[in-house]
Amino acid sequence: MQARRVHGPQSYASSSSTASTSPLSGKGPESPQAASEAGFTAGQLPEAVPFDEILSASARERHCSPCCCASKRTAQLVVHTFRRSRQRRCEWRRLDIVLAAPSAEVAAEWVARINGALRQAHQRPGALLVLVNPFGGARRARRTWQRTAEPILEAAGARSVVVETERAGHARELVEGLSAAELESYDGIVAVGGDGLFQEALNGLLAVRGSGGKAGVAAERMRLGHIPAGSTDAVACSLHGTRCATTAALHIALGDRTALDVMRVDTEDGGHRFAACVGSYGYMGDLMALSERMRWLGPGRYGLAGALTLLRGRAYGAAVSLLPAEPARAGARLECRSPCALCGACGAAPAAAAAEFQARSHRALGEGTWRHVEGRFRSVMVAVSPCRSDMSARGLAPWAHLADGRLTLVLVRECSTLQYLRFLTSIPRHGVEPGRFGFVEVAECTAVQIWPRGHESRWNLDGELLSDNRLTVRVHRGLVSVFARGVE
Ligand SMILES: Nc1ncnc2c1ncn2[C@@H]1O[C@H](COP(=O)(O)OP(=O)(O)OP(=O)(O)O)[C@@H](O)[C@H]1O
Repeated sequence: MQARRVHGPQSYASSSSTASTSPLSGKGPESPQAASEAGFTAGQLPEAVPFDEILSASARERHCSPCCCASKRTAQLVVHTFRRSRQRRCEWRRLDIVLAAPSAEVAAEWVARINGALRQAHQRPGALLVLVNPFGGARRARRTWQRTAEPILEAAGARSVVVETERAGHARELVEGLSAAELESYDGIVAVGGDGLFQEALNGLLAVRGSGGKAGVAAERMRLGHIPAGSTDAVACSLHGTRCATTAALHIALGDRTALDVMRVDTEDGGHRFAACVGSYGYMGDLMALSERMRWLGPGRYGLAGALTLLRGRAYGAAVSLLPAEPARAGARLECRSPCALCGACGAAPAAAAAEFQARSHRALGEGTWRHVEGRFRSVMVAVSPCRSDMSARGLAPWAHLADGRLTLVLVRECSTLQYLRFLTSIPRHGVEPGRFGFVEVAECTAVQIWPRGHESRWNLDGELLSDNRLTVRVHRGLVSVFARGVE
């Protein structure tokens, strides 16, 4: 099929063509209904749907409405696609466009043509390993999967092997234990849960890649997806600009691919972990340690733990060494938006990134002039992505990108509780902006070492607490591929 677009009912409304040219008529009784279900009035139906935004097509037969001829059946072609929210383009809703066909044969022919052409789209996933954490967030991951994500992936013809995690660490074990043959049979791994679950899948995948061999090679082409069903879901928000499970599932179903920076965190005890969002010490570490003891409260525990931690007003001594990033190019202070020139330059090249990853993980930290800072801090944060959430649309680090090879280091020096509260309350609207507060320093770097001095807090890495506080963090540009295209 040559056509790259499938026209909506309006385009055909006045058409009386035959099956070989324009076989479908939008005059069917279902068209206005489909329009209103999707939130359009009849006159606002999309005039054209880009072919690569179609999930699939199906045919069906319906009885005519009673006012017409009740015994007569009409054939319909249903185009399964999505629409963008008028308020927020990055938020997508499912849309089924129903077109009346002159006969069941014509509808079936169009279904075969459309689905046949879609099968040629190699970026679309054929099979996925789906990890569901039934205990993450408000315990809605199973429902989110069954009601929202699974029907979308089914509509796109993706086969899913679903595993519910049974304990902390289970997702990582499952991914790490995949054989080369199993890895080859999947096109991606999807975490349905929070950032912690995504981090487990990420660490499992990178452990396989790091081990080399056939499995390591098979793991390199694997994409990761995050369907948000946790407490914060900063990964999904940073990738898509919204914490909407439908949107995340649609990006997976369409086979979107973009590269994602990952930070590697080495601890003094010899262990290491990878993370895709943020590591924080001080306020956020204390908050997480306290909220873990309140898990029975559900996501509401974060608010209570945050207030208590704020009132305690603790600051911690630390020595920080950082390797500054190359100065930003003129005009580079742009928020990461799809298509992003900075992230696009990374080229979503997993093979190249993997080679660099192998080399750098066994090498001393990069060359350059290190800068040293020592003092007492309310908070130290290292972000590798914008870290968006539904509380902070621009993200904690609004100028951070998905794949620009930079870390954003935030040092919040000891200050009064009121000053810290002002800093915290500015984040939802502005994120952490350089120069906004005199007691906050923001620096872009490629590596950072942090050594506590005196009384210690805990490191909170993408929502998980670390057992060792002496860290070295470095960024690996575009290390993994994810089912995303960035924020539209
Ligand atoms: N069946 C399970 N029982 C208990 N814990 C689990 C189970 N499955 C996974 N986990 C652990 O729960 C942790 C938190 O889960 P998850 O990240 O899905 O939700 P969350 O912490 O509520 O959300 P967020 O990370 O977005 O704040 C994961 O790191 C994982 O180790």
